[in-house]
Amino acid sequence: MLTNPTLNQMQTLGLNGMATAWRELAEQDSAAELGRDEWLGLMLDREVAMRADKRVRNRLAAARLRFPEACIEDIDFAASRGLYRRNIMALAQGEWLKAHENLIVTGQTGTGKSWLACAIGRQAARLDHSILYVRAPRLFEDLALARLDGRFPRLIDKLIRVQLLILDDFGTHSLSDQQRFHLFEIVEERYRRKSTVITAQTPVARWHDLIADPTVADAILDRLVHNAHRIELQGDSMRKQKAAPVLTGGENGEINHP
Ligand SMILES: Nc1ncnc2c1ncn2[C@@H]1O[C@H](COP(=O)(O)OP(=O)(O)OP(=O)(O)O)[C@@H](O)[C@H]1O
Repeated sequence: MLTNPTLNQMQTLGLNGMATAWRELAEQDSAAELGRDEWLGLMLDREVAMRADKRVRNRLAAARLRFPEACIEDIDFAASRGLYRRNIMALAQGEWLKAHENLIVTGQTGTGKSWLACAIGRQAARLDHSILYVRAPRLFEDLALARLDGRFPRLIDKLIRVQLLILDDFGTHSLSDQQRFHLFEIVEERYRRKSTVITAQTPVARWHDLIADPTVADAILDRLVHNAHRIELQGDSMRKQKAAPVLTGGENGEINHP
């Protein structure tokens, strides 16, 4: 039988899951019938589960999602205007993340692009991927500032290294020379190594014009769009129907696989 000093040692070693499981087992009469291997197995199971939970919590805290409460279980497919459960569940499996593919979510204002991107980000965290959510206009400002105050290498490194980058509200304005350069830098470094989710009101067909310089636009879009799954949300703004929040949309009811 494990003694209190043993319990203390488990806690000292950070084996809190094992310690919790041991305490619970010790209080159950039926646990006395279990063998040593079973006790140890149950304690290890709890340790593994607690560590996995903690890792997801840490990943979500680092992600800084705009809608931290968003999750794929809350997508209302019944009232959908074309977003299919099958397609979202396929994304939820995470194969696209392992294949370092991208996801582009477009649609008019308020159709739920950011919310959906956050729900997908949360799912990626559950699958043990690191996530970072950034709004594109803010990111470009940060990068410009970081160039001046010496933070640039660290910031760009963070953007390149994270396993899933969510670039929200892309395409609100045409890109300047510097913004084009920064975007290319990020996209080039992440290409085939990491996944990116991009949300935009502007349809993909107009991104070339937004990036402005045709050669750089070709280079960026080649890396960003051609290996991207796509969702086009349709319908009225969710902000208008706050009383009945429902996720809407879908391009011809399907996600276009690359
Ligand atoms: N499935 C959902 N469940 C609950 N609330 C939602 C859902 N989708 C969107 N919303 C709510 O609708 C509002 C608009 O959503 P969101 O910001 O994601 O839209 P958007 O398409 O990104 O808009 P914009 O292009 O203007 O940034 C938010 O307040 C969000 O909380």
